[in-house]
Amino acid sequence: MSDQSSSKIISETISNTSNESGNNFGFIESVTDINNRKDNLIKTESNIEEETSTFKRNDEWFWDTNSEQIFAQDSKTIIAVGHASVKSIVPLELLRHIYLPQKPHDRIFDPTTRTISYLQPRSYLPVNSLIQGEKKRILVTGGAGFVGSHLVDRLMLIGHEVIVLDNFFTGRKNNLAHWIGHPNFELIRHDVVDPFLIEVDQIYHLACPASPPHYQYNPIKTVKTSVMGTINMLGLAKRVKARFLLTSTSEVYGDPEEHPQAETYWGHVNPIGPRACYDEGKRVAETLTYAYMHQDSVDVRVARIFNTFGPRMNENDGRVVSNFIMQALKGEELTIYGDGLQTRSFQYVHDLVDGLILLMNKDYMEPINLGNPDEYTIREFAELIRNEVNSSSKIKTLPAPTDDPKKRRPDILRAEQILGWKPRWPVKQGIGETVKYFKRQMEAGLIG
Ligand SMILES: O=c1ccn([C@@H]2O[C@H](COP(=O)(O)OP(=O)(O)O[C@H]3OC[C@@H](O)[C@H](O)[C@H]3O)[C@@H](O)[C@H]2O)c(=O)[nH]1
Repeated sequence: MSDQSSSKIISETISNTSNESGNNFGFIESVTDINNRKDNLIKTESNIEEETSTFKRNDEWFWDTNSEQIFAQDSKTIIAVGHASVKSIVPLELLRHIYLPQKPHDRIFDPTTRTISYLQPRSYLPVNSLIQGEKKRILVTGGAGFVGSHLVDRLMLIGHEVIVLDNFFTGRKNNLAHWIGHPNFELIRHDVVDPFLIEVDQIYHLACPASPPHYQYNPIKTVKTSVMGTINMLGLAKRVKARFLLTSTSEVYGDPEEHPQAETYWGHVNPIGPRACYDEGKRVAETLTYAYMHQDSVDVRVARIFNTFGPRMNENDGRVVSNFIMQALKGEELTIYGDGLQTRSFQYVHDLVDGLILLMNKDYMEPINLGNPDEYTIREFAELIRNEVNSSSKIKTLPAPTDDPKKRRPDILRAEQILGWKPRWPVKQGIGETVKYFKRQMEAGLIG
């Protein structure tokens, strides 16, 4: 996303208050500005029911009541994420300040010695002050991972108390460094395969490696994580009467014979193939979730997540988005597996987080697909990435992985009808933001 006038004020405030040594003195002033802006956005949204016109407009932004979207003046640039019904609206600049800083807030990288000096955090982003009853204790398993850390950011900003469990196999402490020490936040190194007891109101159960090379690296461990991890978390939910949300996957549909895939489709999975540890693991996780619901009245939610991308993806993750972006940035060949005619539909991470929070707070127990139906062949997708990175990288063809699904696109009617959710981020805009993220990570010496 290009720098827009609407967000410039905030960006400038932020960059002006960071001094040369990279520490964050004066940061409080800038975030107060951001918070005021957030209040304005939320206030405007609650007033909007009384408005007869479709758009609420001021000098910097306007609110489109039809799409429930807040845009910049150009009517296209997204400047806020979230939904009023669950109080999750946050100005995009606030989130970008965390994952896309001009300079990292908490460290100085010295390119000569290639050392990093970590700074003592002095202040945190402002979180809402929720009244008793509104403020929940929320457990996020896998909260240090790519999706988990974005979810944690949003839950923290909403004002909840958040406890993260992560074994750091694919998760990273750095993804959450900006919350460590905050009174509402706790980070615990723990593997969900082992039982864990805590008093909480809600559990978002994300813990599991999600990229094919990672989950196939140790397939027995992947099955253990899905099965024993889910039993442990459902057992906890039962014991403390917490609401439990399972992050399942589009991989439960396998190599689908139905297209697009609706939640009613039972799937087409090879139970003994290399992907089975993840696909069947998640299918059993769903089975367990509904067994605990029927047998023990656990209050459950199931999200089936389709291909998702965004900042904080692991650069070596092995999935197509991070592979292509990193290859294009380094001028290396883009690796297409197979003929490249297989399709995927890619959603930007902020949309997914919106969907997860809406689902957790809705009274609906059947599985719900969360994905962007915008479908690309992998070859088309390689082209899109090359254009976005402005790269002249060539394409290299490698053998197709066993059981690689030939097509995938979510049917999201249920999410639209039940949650009032649909993706807001065009794929190109999300890719632009992700490319920026990887570039900044490279410049900061954090990835090579
Ligand atoms: O470098 C690459 C990487 C991947 N690919 C292809 O791109 C497509 C997408 O591959 P990815 O590894 O990104 O993701 P997959 O769709 O195979 O699996 C994903 O599905 C949904 C999620 O639950 C998980 O994140 C993940 O398992 C596949 O067809 C793959 O073969 C390439 O052509 N080149």
